[in-house]
Amino acid sequence: MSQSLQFITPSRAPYFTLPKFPRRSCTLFPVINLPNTKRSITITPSLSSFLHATSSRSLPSGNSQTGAAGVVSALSVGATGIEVDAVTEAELKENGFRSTRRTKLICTIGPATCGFEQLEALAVGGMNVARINMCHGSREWHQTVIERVRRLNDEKGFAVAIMMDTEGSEIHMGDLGGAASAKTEDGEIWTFSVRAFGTPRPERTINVNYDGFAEDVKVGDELLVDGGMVRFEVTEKIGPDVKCRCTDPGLLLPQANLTLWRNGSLVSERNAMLPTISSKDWLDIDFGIAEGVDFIAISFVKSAEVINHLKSYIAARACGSEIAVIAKMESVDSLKNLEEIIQASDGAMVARGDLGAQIPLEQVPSAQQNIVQLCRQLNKPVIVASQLLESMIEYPTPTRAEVADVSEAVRQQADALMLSGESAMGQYPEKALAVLRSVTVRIEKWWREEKCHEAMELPDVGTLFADSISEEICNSAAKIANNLEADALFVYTKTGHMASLLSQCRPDCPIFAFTTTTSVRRRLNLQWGLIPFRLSFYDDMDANLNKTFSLLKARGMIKSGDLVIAVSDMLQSIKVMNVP
Ligand SMILES: Nc1ncnc2c1ncn2[C@@H]1O[C@H](COP(=O)(O)OP(=O)(O)OP(=O)(O)O)[C@@H](O)[C@H]1O
Ligand SMILES: CC(=O)C(=O)O
Ligand SMILES: [K+]
Ligand SMILES: [Mg+2]
Repeated sequence: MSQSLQFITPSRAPYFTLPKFPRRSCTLFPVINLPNTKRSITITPSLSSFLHATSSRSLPSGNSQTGAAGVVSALSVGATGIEVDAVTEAELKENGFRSTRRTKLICTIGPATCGFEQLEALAVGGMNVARINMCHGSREWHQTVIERVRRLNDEKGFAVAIMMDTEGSEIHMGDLGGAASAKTEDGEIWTFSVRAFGTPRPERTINVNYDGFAEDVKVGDELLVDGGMVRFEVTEKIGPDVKCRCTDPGLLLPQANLTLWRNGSLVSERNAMLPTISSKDWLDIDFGIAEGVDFIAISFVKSAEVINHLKSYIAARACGSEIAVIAKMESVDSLKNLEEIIQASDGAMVARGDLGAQIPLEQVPSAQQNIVQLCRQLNKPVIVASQLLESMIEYPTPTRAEVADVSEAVRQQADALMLSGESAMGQYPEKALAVLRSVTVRIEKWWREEKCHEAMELPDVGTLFADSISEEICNSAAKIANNLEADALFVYTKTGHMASLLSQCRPDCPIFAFTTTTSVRRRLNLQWGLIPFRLSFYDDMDANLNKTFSLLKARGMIKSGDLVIAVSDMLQSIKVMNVP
């Protein structure tokens, strides 16, 4: 009960293109329910000619690969044979394939969520990636968090990945002498200075981390704290002290970013002089490499050069373990060099907090849409971050506008959404995650229903022959899955590349990604629609499928008759089959 397409490419095979499938239609691939409830596929002329065109390149053994059955990868995957986290398993059993969440969720870990039980609650609540922000807390503090997440993964079977976010070398305030925040009132005069104030900190004083601050500012400049959450006007300079009058009152938080505006535009000359990765950042990066984090997010990226530099640094230092580099788009320069930066990176983040301080706020939504679209085109995972549920730092329910903002990011099919203050220091971190999860699942379902009669938009295939084969296979597999209303796509992938190509197609069904290493499994946790499993492989596709089916059936995660489309990066083939 299976059909397979194989792409055998002898060294000098002529390039072939797959026929473009016509728009989705119920009659193209009729699905007939047989008495035994299994489904069979009637091959239409277009599919059969497609099969014919490709089967002429098949091995004589036809559609069953006579590979080295029995050759198992050296990795052992524990007594159960397959690793998947308890939450995904429960979700699959309870709601079936269709309602699994496709958009991934990232939580910034801070004082509100750093305990083991709190981290576990977030993992149970759907956290795919834990972010630690090196702007705040000591390395020891972060190390403890990493250790706890690891323990959670080991003991409870989660695959929560860790993202380390660098501080970057923009100017920011110092801490507030131990206070969690400081309130400013309209018209108050505050002093910003490079002086390190002792404790207790004199009233209305703020330390600034940048030595040239007093030289750079001019009377009349506007000083924005945290992207405009609080605003001041510079009124007087006295030596190293800069006196400012509060024009938009609010709450100052430790280490908050500072930006200067003059005559309506950002003063950015100074930023251009600063390195993207500061000396402190390099030490943090060494720490991240030593700790084996999965992602390093680089703040205030200006060009592709710094990403390339960091990637070769990691390659030389990380001894084979791969760390993905995420470029944070949060400056004017990052928008100018968008395409080259994304191309050089392993993913991008729309860091709307600082971005909104560097470009007019009303330009943030279109920048977000551009970045998300470009990342999708270039097949790089993209994260939408900051203020998604900002009011939930203080209140147990989000505003309608926040729910609409989350919905928009889900509708744009960003790979992941990120909580910042909501989970780091808010009063309702678990509730914020629950809101993110329920809104996400609801909007995804609605959007699938809305789009179900539209033609599937598939990614362009690259110009490199070697790459284009996998891309064509994944495009076809995704299209077949949508047309046949398959229950799931299965992908067997050692590096994760083929899984990301399927994710890029944003198919209607979830993608079960089987991989041999825990690190790839964790990294895939950032990508849209992927449910990553760890499994040891045979070289033989049928053996892998049979093994997977029996393991997943035994755990109640799939059942006989489910329609599965399977691809693999070891064999260039697509298999269409019902679970026996
Ligand atoms: N490790 C930590 N220790 C203490 N407070 C933290 C920590 N991580 C985050 N926070 C608090 O949560 C807030 C929001 O976190 P977030 O990571 O968004 O930081 P941010 O200061 O806005 O910087 P960024 O632009 O890098 O996001 C911070 O301003 C800080 O008050
Ligand atoms: C996430 C982040 O760095 C920002 O929004 O500025
Ligand atoms: K940061
Ligand atoms: Mg930022």
